[in-house]
Amino acid sequence: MRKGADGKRETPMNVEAVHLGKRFGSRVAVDDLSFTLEPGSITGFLGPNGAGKTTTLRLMLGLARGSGQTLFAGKSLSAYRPGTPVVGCHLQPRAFHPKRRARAHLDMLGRIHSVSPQRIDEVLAEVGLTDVANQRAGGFSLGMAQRLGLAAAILARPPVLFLDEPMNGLDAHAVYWFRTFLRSYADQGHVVFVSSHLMSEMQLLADRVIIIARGRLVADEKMETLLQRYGKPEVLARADDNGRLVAELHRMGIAAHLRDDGFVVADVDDTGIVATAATTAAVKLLELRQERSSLEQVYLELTAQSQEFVPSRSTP
Ligand SMILES: Nc1ncnc2c1ncn2[C@@H]1O[C@H](COP(=O)(O)OP(=O)(O)OP(=O)(O)O)[C@@H](O)[C@H]1O
Repeated sequence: MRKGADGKRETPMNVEAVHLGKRFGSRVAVDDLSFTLEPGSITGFLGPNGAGKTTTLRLMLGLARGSGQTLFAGKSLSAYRPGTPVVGCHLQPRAFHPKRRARAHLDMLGRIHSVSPQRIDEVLAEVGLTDVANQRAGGFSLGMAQRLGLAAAILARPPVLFLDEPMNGLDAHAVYWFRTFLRSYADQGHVVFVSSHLMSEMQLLADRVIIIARGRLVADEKMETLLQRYGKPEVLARADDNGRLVAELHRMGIAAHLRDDGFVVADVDDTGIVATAATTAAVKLLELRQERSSLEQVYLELTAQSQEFVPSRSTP
């Protein structure tokens, strides 16, 4: 159970997007999208460039007009009293006046929700900006700007957080910090909804995944279920004679190939089959393990037909 901005305990909030739709002229940007976001979990929002992620977030926040509705604990945002902290968002990395100091930026936003000066200090410390709080935000690096955007989003401790590509351009330390921070925010019973193109990061971060392409829902699953359902199991092996191992696997009727990194990849889910092939071929195994396709491979397959922008010819 989480605490609200006033310190009272509140019940967790879920978010339902119901038949969302949006057109720009004849172009359908969001096409009848429905999904639910659960409290206490991080949902990754994925899709190729132009798939409609930002438009969907804007529709859900009431920043764009379209069809359908979004319910926060069963009510539309407009049904809450003005100033109620329902959803915090960070949609653009530099959504501040460049001449305004970081603390002044948060102070201005804090007035909407009657946030105390102590809370502003607390948030600055939480996102690691205390030392630069009196510097003009225009001089901030991308990483600092992303932290300030996050600070603004969590200022009133909203039960729901929407973040549009918050980890773009961040170095490894900052990405790790963001991941840890978002995990702890979700663990407090909050909804965290994050769009990103960073697949390996999403695989580490998200509990659930919503994938859209050309405005339509492609997948809406728990990360684990998605990888189980669409990810192929395969066995990776390295032997003292990879060529002979591949030849033996082929003789056994098993699809196998030698990868650039020196591993034999066999389309089976049992390491024992590859071990048997190695014994028969009289080759020594140096490594043997089972793997499942990564989120990146699953995503590429699921969205292969739906890229908006495809290079007209392959580059060398
Ligand atoms: N203001 C606008 N006017 C016209 N078309 C728009 C507008 N905003 C978005 N679109 C179009 O709507 C579609 C969805 O765009 P959107 O920015 O939501 O995609 P996205 O998934 O966030 O893309 P990216 O990953 O590249 O940020 C695209 O075809 C885009 O060109």
